[in-house]
Amino acid sequence: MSAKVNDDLLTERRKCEFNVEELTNYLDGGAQATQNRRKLEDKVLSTKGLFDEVPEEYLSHKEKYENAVRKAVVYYKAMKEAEDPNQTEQERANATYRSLLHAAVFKDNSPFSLHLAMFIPAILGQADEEQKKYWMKRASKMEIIGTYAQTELGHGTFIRGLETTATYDPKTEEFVLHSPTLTAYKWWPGSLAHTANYCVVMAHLYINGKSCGIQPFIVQFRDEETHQPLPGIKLGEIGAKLGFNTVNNGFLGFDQHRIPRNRMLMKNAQVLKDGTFKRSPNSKLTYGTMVYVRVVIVNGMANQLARAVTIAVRYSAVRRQSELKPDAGEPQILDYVTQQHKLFIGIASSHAFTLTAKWLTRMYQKVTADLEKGNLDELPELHAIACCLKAVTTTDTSVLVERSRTSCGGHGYMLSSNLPQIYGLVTAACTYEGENTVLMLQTARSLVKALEQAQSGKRLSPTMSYLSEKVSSRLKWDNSIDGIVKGFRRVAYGKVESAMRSMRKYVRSGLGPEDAWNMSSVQLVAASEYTSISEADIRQLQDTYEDLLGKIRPNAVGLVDAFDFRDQILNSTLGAYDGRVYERLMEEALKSPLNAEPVNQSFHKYLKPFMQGKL
Ligand SMILES: CCCCC/C=C\C/C=C\C/C=C\C/C=C\C/C=C\CCCCC(=O)SCCNC(=O)CCNC(=O)[C@H](O)C(C)(C)COP(=O)(O)OP(=O)(O)OC[C@H]1O[C@@H](n2cnc3c(N)ncnc32)[C@H](O)[C@@H]1OP(=O)(O)O
Ligand SMILES: Cc1cc2nc3c(=O)[nH]c(=O)nc-3n(C[C@H](O)[C@H](O)[C@H](O)COP(=O)(O)OP(=O)(O)OC[C@H]3O[C@@H](n4cnc5c(N)ncnc54)[C@H](O)[C@@H]3O)c2cc1C
Repeated sequence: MSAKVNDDLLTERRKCEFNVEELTNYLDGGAQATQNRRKLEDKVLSTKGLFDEVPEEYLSHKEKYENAVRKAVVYYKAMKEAEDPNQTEQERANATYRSLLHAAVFKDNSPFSLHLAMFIPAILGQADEEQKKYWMKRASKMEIIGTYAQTELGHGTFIRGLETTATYDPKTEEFVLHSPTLTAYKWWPGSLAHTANYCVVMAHLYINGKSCGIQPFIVQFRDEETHQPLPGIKLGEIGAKLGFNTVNNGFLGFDQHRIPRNRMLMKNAQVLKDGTFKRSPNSKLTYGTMVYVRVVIVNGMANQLARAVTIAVRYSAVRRQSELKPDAGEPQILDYVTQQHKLFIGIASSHAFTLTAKWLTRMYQKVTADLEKGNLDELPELHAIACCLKAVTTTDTSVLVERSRTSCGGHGYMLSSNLPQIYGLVTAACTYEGENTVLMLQTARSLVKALEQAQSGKRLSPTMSYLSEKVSSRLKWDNSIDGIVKGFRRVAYGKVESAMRSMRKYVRSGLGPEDAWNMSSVQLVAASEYTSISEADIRQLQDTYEDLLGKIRPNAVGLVDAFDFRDQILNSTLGAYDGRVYERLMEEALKSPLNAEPVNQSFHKYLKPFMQGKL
């Protein structure tokens, strides 16, 4: 018999003014997609051995990793077996696009993440046809496990500064990989420490003493039978982190490690047997894997944010606290407008990020198809947009997930709420795949170029067209959606123009262009990430906003129910569908090993002698 649902949640669900299932179907891309997703989740989550007897919070660092590898093997097999052969690739992608299935199994991410998220995409994007055929067969069947090794102890952002060298030896038709310094050690790649046995290494290619830029190499670093590190390879784990503690991030040093010529991934640039270097049509095509992951991250943020606000909104409907009116009893904390302000923006932002992710994915697919035909025209715009959206969605999601956590009071600070772990996952994305400030400056670089083109009368791409709108500074806008968008475009234009004016002022004062850029970089980041509007309209918008909060209030639980996260995926004492928060908090607390005995051994060993003055 299923547990009784909390009365307040029952009331909330009765109050909801729209069809929740309809919204779920819309988010999934149709009723069939919802059915496919639920069927996949049912199948996979019914697999034995996927869940932890002891909550992983109570395991050691080493036990957490070993347990995660155990689950990763079971999970990957279950996902493979659950695949419906009659489904198209697109239907399969839709079924997983919104599913956070892996989150039901890994609170802190999987040791296989990088194999799926970067190693396979790097092969698909950087290998020539023959290489792709061979390596995709092995990688997709998990005969090998890979990662993406680009960042070094001394360099993450500045890829052109990477120190790992790959020197071509025409006599043996091999590359010699070497880490000349400690700072050249690859440092951070997920799965690198003890899980993977191959990686795509980004290294500085030298032929006959001449630099040929950063190129991708597929490198085996552990024996496939014994898993021992190969000769000339130094390996290890980088240590405990804020989150991602089951991703097995590691370090790797090369000592004159030789690999065959065909291990350089040669889709874009090639090295012939005699050492002839055939340059890529665009050196930045080597950075293509990162563009892909930045696009994926936007959708990932939408889903993780939806998970956090589901937990916080359901908890806020169950939690009663304080006194809103004398003698009226303790209200649901969701009735405090401050609580609505904290949480409803998160619901809206998740939907906005989902729609943005869909748009960006379509743009990525179009540009990638163009690249296959040799048309690189829209690559710079894709790069600029992907940088901006990855940075904005990860920053906003981190802020909104943390706000979801703090809106749940002390219980939000419990690991059993899962909000701290979700924060650990999303805040990492502000750093990985391009640190956010650096990416915003990449976007700013494109905006400044676009404004210069607009001022010289050139046509701009659709996403930059607001820079060529000759709008008067006295533009009045009303509070219609169109009016607000017009206002934002006007202010965004002003931010770019102001940053550019600032740079020109510094150059006129005698600074070089690089110093002028650096001095204006705070404005440049602002031009890329946010806009604000004038005082007069704030008051009017504020009234509209507070009115909107009231309209959303009766539908808040319905809106998060529509994300359709099952309890195993939420993995939270505060967010379960039945709202039995207090019972779940106690159930989880009793799982602490410290509760196995009423008096802990430290009393007899330390406390008692201490309190009796004997220590
Ligand atoms: C699969 C399960 C995953 C589960 C995850 C669970 C939870 C997470 C929750 C949500 C996330 C969801 C999914 C996330 C998926 C995976 C996450 C898992 C693991 C984490 C993986 C992280 C891996 C990494 O971090 S890999 C390393 C990433 N490193 C970087 O990004 C480095 C950043 N630096 C750079 O990109 C460059 O150095 C630079 C800053 C761009 C500068 O480069 P530089 O050469 O110096 O260029 P310059 O500034 O001089 O500009 C020159 C010119 O080039 C153009 N340019 C630059 N880059 C590009 C590009 N990429 N494409 C096209 N063009 C580019 C630039 O615009 C300039 O052009 P122009 O001269 O102005 O014309
Ligand atoms: C959880 C996690 C997982 C990761 N997984 C991988 C992986 O699998 N594979 C991999 O290769 N890497 C991985 N990374 C590494 C990640 O890609 C780098 O940390 C990231 O690129 C930032 O580089 P960095 O750490 O060297 O920081 P730095 O580049 O040293 O940045 C430090 C500070 O300097 C500032 N800064 C740097 N350059 C500029 C500039 N030009 N203008 C203005 N400010 C600047 C930055 O804004 C930042 O504030 C991972 C990182 C994390 C946190």
